[in-house]
Amino acid sequence: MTLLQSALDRITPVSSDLIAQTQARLDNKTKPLGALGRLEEIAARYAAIAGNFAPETGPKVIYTFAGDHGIVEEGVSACPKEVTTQMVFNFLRGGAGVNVLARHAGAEVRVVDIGVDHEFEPAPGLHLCKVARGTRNFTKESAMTREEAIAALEVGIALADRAKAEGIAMLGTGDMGIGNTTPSSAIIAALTGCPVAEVTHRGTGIDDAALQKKIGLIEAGLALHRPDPADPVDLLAKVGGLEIGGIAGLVLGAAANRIPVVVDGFISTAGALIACELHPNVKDYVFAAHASVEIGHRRMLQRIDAEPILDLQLRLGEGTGAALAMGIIEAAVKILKEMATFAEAGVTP
Ligand SMILES: Cc1cc2ncn([C@H]3O[C@H](COP(=O)(O)O)[C@@H](O)[C@H]3O)c2cc1C
Ligand SMILES: O=C(O)c1cccnc1
Repeated sequence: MTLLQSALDRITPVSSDLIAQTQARLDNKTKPLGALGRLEEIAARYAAIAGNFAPETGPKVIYTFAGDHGIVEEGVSACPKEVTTQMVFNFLRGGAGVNVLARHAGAEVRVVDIGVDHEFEPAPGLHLCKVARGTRNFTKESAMTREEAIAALEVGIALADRAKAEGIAMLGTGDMGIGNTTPSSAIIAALTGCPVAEVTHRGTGIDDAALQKKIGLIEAGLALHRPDPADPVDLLAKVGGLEIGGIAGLVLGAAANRIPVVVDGFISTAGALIACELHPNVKDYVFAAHASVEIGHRRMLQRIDAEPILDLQLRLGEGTGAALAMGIIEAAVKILKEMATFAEAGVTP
């Protein structure tokens, strides 16, 4: 059996009984019923995933998957392709946005080269898992073969399996890949059948003319390949990205290993979408970190029934929003673990 199939076979729903039992404990804390708002729902689901009323929230690891995109040669990004490689070195030196925010949150950043057009030397914090040196331009040919798409998914699944063996309590996703808002928009447009213009935005900051061109290129790619929305692997292969496949695999693997996974912004949610389309219970394990500025993000979140934790107008990716949301999730779990009950505090309910 393949790694993908065995991970799919291990995924079960998160127990609604356990969620209700945890909520009953929260209802006994010294506060008006429901007064801690969404922190309560976050804590209840987190505890139910962990199968423990006093769950661990650490160690926390953010996997930032990096890959290049053939479609960049069409001018879909405000930045050159080389930035993907340069940013990998920045991550490894600890200087990128995700490094700063992960340090603040007490999370470790691990970078995964799953598809960068550069040969990296081994380095601490870098996983060398290259499937290909970037995708192909999907306006001309399939971005990946089906085999490459499955290999990318299995990179993420294997990392989640290893994280479980290491005792990692909470996972986060991140992305780095110049051009990757384009495949992310293509994925949500193909899945929902909505107009491409409604889910395509400025990414790194393209102007109006480049945005119109980006929309036309996605429409052309979808018309050429006609990806099957009922076959998420086909969709990933035809118009996706290697890092999006890795993220999808990590999210799937997190669900298979019963680890809560904090999904970052637009690109990460495209990966989470692929995972959720592959198995209906994956979404039980997903915490949506934040609402991205990218206009297609809300539609992605609706598709997986996820409400974003934060809205800070972020549009960076890398795992920056995931790092920040991990702090909120940890705070929610501390309420469950540390806040006094009415009985303990001698407060009249
Ligand atoms: C310096 C720099 C650092 C980044 N970190 C994340 N992104 C983000 O921007 C890119 C997606 O936008 P588009 O589709 O328009 O290329 C991805 O690399 C994403 O991770 C960055 C972009 C830049 C320029
Ligand atoms: O929301 C994101 O993850 C995002 C948006 C724009 C560019 N890069 C990332």
